[in-house]
Amino acid sequence: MPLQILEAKLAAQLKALPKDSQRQFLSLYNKSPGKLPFSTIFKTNALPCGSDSPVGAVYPTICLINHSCVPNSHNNWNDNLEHETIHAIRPIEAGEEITIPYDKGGCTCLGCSLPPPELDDSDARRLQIQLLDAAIGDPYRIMSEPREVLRDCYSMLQNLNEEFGGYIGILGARLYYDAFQISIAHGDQARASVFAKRAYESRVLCEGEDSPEAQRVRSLAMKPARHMSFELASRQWRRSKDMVPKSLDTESFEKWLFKLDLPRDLR
Ligand SMILES: C[S@@+](CC[C@H](N)C(=O)[O-])C[C@H]1O[C@@H](n2cnc3c(N)ncnc32)[C@H](O)[C@@H]1O
Repeated sequence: MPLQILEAKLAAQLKALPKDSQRQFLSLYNKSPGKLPFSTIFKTNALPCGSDSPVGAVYPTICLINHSCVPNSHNNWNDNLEHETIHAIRPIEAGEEITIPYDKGGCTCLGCSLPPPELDDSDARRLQIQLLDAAIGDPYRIMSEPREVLRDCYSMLQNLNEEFGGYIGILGARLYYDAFQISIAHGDQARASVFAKRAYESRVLCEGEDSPEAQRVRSLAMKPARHMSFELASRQWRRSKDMVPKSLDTESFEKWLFKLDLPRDLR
């Protein structure tokens, strides 16, 4: 929308608000002050109401939160509550700044202010994460080489853990959901159920128990075969939900889960 039109719309909406709400809006940071103050305040602060939504909203407190490439919190539009939520995704010290991710980097945040060798390592990991993400989302590979895609999921998880100090956040939730989809498309309800449970736990951390997506993934963890792509690609990994091995140590369980170098009877 052209800024002039946005300016006029915002002016009309602001006029209808109580005086203290108008003052709150006008006190928000404006990174491009000039002749169109309402629209530039809006552009500096608005968060989308949902990931693909063309609608944005501003908030008196959430809009005070700065960006970080290594954030300690997560923001999410909750469609049921019809509100933006903020959840801590790692322990936050008293007095420590709350941060969420919304910029592209090249700023003054913790991640961008690392010394050069560490910054190079971080950049390389982020590139690797991007490449793996694209490779994991390739539907042709999911059909024809699912084992390799599951291996990519494992590599992505290692990169996320390293980059975010073990707090894999929403990227972790998405990754576990990808692994769920690969498993269920080939009929493996056991792995699918474990992956969906992990996706649920990561979602709850980022978005809260009342997140609609967290609840959706929770029900898939209980009944994975209800997913629309159950056995859509093949039945070659066919396994019922109760066939999760019970006596493996952590390392062997991860190897089983991601199908890494396993003896044939455990695959
Ligand atoms: C929603 S406001 C954040 C709150 C604002 N910093 C304030 O003082 O109220 C977004 C703007 O804050 C600034 N900002 C946010 N995170 C930043 C960071 N990590 N380093 C530098 N500026 C940042 C940028 O100008 C950005 O467009």
